[in-house]
Amino acid sequence: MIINSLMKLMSLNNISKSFNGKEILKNIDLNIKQENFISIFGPNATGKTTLLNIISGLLQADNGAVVWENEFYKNRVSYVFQNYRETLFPWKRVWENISLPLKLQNVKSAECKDRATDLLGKFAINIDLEKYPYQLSGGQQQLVAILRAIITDPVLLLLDEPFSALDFAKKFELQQKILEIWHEIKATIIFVSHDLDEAIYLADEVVLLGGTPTGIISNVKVEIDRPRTPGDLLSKEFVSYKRLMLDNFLSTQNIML
Ligand SMILES: Nc1ncnc2c1ncn2[C@@H]1O[C@H](COP(=O)(O)OP(=O)(O)OP(=O)(O)O)[C@@H](O)[C@H]1O
Repeated sequence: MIINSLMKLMSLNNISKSFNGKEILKNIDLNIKQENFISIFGPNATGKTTLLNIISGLLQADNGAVVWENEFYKNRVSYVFQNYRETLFPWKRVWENISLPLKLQNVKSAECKDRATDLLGKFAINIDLEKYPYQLSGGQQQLVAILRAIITDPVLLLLDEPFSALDFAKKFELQQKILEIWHEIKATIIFVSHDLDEAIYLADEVVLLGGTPTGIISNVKVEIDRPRTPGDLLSKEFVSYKRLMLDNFLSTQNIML
């Protein structure tokens, strides 16, 4: 089954952004649908994080507009930054880190702890809630950052290269977990990745960024059935998506497959 809501969440209309006189993003147009999983793939320094910063409202575009279908959605965005380790509070326990957004809404500590416990239970995540971040593995820290982002029921979850520092097995485990979380929370996910297999495997749509300044090279809908399993990585269908995207990408570098 392909989960693919037709309802629009937001759009990027002709977004451009420069830093110190150098144009990084140029004329980015993108329609984002509700409950879609969108991967953004592109080389280093193409402006992927800049794009997430603009979508989240942390950064203003120089030109163009971020248009939300409903103003209410704008305040329901959660963002897991690339440097997730630095965003966990070392002096707070796991449950306090996960429930921090609730604490900031003046939810009482006992309820914060209950909600964090429920969230771990719901996704069968085995992390000791009483531990501090430094006592966790990288993968566990990343999960804590993701759980903190979803505890407020976002409509849009921005994930900036969340698994890039993990080994193959852990990365694979967390990819399955993020699909499970996405399926359950029914939010839109925009997922930045440097890994083309990962970008295709997870997504309904892969947005390929490239060029100087950066534009959208292609926007490919991935219609591989869900739920997806590791075997999909070897399927003819998967390989043909990969070939198409590699072709698109390498043609911008004047390299032929
Ligand atoms: N606040 C800023 N001030 C000046 N330059 C910036 C700023 N933010 C980003 N840049 C520059 O814009 C370019 C794009 O940066 P960005 O972090 O968005 O790229 P990226 O595609 O996410 O990179 P990576 O894949 O390495 O994470 C880089 O050259 C970066 O140095």
